[in-house]
Amino acid sequence: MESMTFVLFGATGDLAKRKIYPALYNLYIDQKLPQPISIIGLGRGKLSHFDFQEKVKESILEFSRRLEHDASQMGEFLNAFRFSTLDVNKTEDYQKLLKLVKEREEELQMKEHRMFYLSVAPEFFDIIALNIKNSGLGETNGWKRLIIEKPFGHDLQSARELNEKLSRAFDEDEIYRIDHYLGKPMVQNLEALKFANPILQSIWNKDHIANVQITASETVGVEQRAGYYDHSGAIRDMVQNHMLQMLMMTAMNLPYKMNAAEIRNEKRKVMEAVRPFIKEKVKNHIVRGQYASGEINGQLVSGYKDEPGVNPSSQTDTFVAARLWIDNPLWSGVPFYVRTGKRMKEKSTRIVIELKNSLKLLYNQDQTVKPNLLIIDINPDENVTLQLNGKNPLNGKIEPVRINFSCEDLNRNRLGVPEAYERLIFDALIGDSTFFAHWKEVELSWEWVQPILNAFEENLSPLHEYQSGSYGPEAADFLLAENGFKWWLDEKNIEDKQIIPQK
Ligand SMILES: NC(=O)C1=CN([C@@H]2O[C@H](COP(=O)(O)OP(=O)(O)OC[C@H]3O[C@@H](n4cnc5c(N)ncnc54)[C@H](OP(=O)(O)O)[C@@H]3O)[C@@H](O)[C@H]2O)C=CC1
Ligand SMILES: O=C1O[C@H](COP(=O)(O)O)[C@@H](O)[C@H](O)[C@H]1O
Repeated sequence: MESMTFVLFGATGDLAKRKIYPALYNLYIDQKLPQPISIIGLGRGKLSHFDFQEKVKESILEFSRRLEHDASQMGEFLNAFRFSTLDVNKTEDYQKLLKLVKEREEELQMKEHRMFYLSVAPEFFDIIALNIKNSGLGETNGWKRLIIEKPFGHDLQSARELNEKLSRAFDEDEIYRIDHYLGKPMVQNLEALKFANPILQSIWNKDHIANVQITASETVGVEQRAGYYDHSGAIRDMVQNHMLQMLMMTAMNLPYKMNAAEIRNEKRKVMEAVRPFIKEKVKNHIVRGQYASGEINGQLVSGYKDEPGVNPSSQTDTFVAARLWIDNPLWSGVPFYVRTGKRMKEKSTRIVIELKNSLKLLYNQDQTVKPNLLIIDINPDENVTLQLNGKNPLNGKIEPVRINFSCEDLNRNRLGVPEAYERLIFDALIGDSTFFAHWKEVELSWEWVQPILNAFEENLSPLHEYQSGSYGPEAADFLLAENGFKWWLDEKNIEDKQIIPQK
């Protein structure tokens, strides 16, 4: 791997502390960090290089999954770090930064390969990109890359404006837009699951699949992030990015070649085929909700409007369920349901694929035979489970049997499995953009979401209250019931929890 300078804007922030430093350290331990590497952290305060290195060390000791904190290795790792004071608006600070970058490149005899990671508030993304260009930091005799955090825009127009500004300083193939769901092992595994298994590949279409359900439920509430969340809601925070990315990964066709360009091309085609809504029709296909008080894991929790920092008359959505149609030859007529919410019954990210039963009339006259389900648990469990039917020898009845062919070996050895940020940072270091969001995917996602934002803003869609600790408002159940379906694996719908692990 090529040596490089890694410039981190927002080096004193929460994300850097909890995710980025531990990820860099884990990569270092796994010998996946280039050597030498120059890492330069930025923030407005005055920190000596030593003080900064101590902060990095503290965050690793607190958040790294690796147990190896061998003093000599840690020392060598920390030695790569330097700090430079920088206010994003002060052009002279970029000149100081450039000087330090060059000094280190000379000292370490490195080519001018420069990675810029923007772990700062989104309102700074454009000004930083502009200053990277104007200061000369972006003029290199090697490559330059930009890693950018979410959110990418607040709506379609602001996303387009941001992209236009970024593109003045960076080409599309130099921009790595992070969506941490794309770094999750089971999301990355979807591709292999579908395309490396002919048995699944042959059923992955409208002829065999009745519906697809993608859920990301959380038990946490808004936490300390009301300032951001109350202007964002679940639709911007989760649906526009993570949920639609999971939809694209699930529904994309077999790419012509397994490379970043082809995979992203197939994902783009999915989004192009998703049927758009006009805002007046949003209420027929989208359910929005907001959590009221309730109980989670035996603890009483307050409703969203009573959370610190939330406007007491807030109409912000903390839950969204949507029914989408993908109008292409592979999926026409198959509803895709996505659902996400805070303060729900369980923390779980899961894709459930319900199969059609063409022999229903022969075997299912009394409607008791359950459909085959393919259940892909993404987080916190990482499992693949197939629900089939078999005849119970005791009573002769057809009953569901679940076969779990999970990633047990991976789970048993969690220490060895890289986390999302580790995978994504590594991919950016080696220039692999497969699991980053391309601008076209982001733009198409905003295009689909925009009428929903408009409908919410104009109150054209009811805001349903749901009890904390539930599976969301009942209206989300009706969305499926209209098509003769139900959310699988919600507690009220589980009739058979038997899991047979494959040894
Ligand atoms: N935290 C998380 O879990 C997640 C965060 N994100 C995204 O990551 C980004 C960073 O989030 P997070 O770390 O939580 O934010 P924090 O508020 O914790 O940190 C913000 C950082 O920006 C720096 N900063 C603020 N103002 C300026 C300025 N004028 N000039 C230079 N630096 C400045 C701060 O440094 P200082 O005060 O020292 O100047 C600090 O290092 C955001 O885009 C967020 O949406 C995405 C997913 C999860
Ligand atoms: O991006 C975000 O994701 C988290 C959920 O991530 P997960 O990996 O724990 O599933 C969510 O809590 C947060 O609101 C959102 O900004």
